[in-house]
Amino acid sequence: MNQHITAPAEITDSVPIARTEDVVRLVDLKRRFGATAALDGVSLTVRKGEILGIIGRSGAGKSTLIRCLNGLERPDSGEVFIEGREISRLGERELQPLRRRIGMVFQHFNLLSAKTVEENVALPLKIDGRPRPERLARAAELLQLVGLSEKAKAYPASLSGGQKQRVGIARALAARPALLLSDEATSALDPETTRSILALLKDINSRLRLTILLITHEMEVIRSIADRVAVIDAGRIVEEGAVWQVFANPRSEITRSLLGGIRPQLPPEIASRLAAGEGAETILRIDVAGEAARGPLLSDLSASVPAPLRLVHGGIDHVQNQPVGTLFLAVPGADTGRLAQTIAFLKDRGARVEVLGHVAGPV
Ligand SMILES: Nc1ncnc2c1ncn2[C@@H]1O[C@H](COP(=O)(O)OP(=O)(O)OP(=O)(O)O)[C@@H](O)[C@H]1O
Repeated sequence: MNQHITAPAEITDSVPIARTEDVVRLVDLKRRFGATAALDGVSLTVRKGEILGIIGRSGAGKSTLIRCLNGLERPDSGEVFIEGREISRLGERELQPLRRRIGMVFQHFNLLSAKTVEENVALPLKIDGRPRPERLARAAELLQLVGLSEKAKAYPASLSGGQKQRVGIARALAARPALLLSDEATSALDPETTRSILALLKDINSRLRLTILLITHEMEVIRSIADRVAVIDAGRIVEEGAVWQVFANPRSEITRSLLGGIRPQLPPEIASRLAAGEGAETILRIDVAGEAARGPLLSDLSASVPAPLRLVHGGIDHVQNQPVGTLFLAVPGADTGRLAQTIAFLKDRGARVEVLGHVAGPV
């Protein structure tokens, strides 16, 4: 007997399909406050087990996005899926259990000063009505995870900023959330403490395969631990991709400006001497990443273009174990043929090349 097989309904991008590997899925989220579009059509997914960083300047829409995620704000339109469930139109009662699926870590820790460290960590479980022995056992387990077992009976006032944030992270994990939402968690900490908190988040991510959404205005935070980054500006996602690729090739002006401090720049003493037209040397900016940065680029270049090319600044860095670098090269003379040859060679090797200008004498 012939079996009749019905073709599945066509799946298109406009139909939000909640896949189980997506912990969060935002579809065309819009929220206005008067004339301001705080969110202007944001679509985004946070996949299970990844660390996604959302970066934007003040007023870009980050807080509104978080508030839509945990149901504190209703979008004007669009959908918010948490573990496949659309939450943007749910009432308070239905939202409560879903909010517990998101553990929050805050910039200013938000610990209760009258409660001990272990009581703070166990608080989400107390709210959940879990019995005291279970709460204490879970708090002990989490304090060990964040390296603060000996502080269980201490009060927050006796802790350093970094220790307070460790307690904040332990508390956020108490109810075994599907997502850890870190809202500027390191913005109030000094650089060394920031590094140790970021290392802790990365460790928790790999050990527990915990999904993390990092909200920040600092690229250094993204660079340290995120897998993917989404750049938000004026309520829109203007750029999104693997962190090393966005670092290597930022496409939007806002991303370039957010990267400003950590992208290599031409030293001011050379930059101040740059002029248009012709000069003794032409200064090139060369951006290379991935495969292009692995080979013997400079020695191949000098073998191919016979000219005393000089490296004046720059180097190769590593982001997500990928080489990402910027080199500033001086090409001598007004011989445009040699310059064109150099640029063509580098582009052919997958580098991005920009002529920054000329200098009258050697730099
Ligand atoms: N309740 C509100 N009423 C009026 N305007 C608001 C409200 N909430 C946010 N906005 C506006 O929406 C835009 C986005 O604000 P939002 O707080 O989401 O940005 P942000 O990226 O979190 O900024 P910050 O990093 O400074 O907290 C801003 O222009 C802000 O002034």
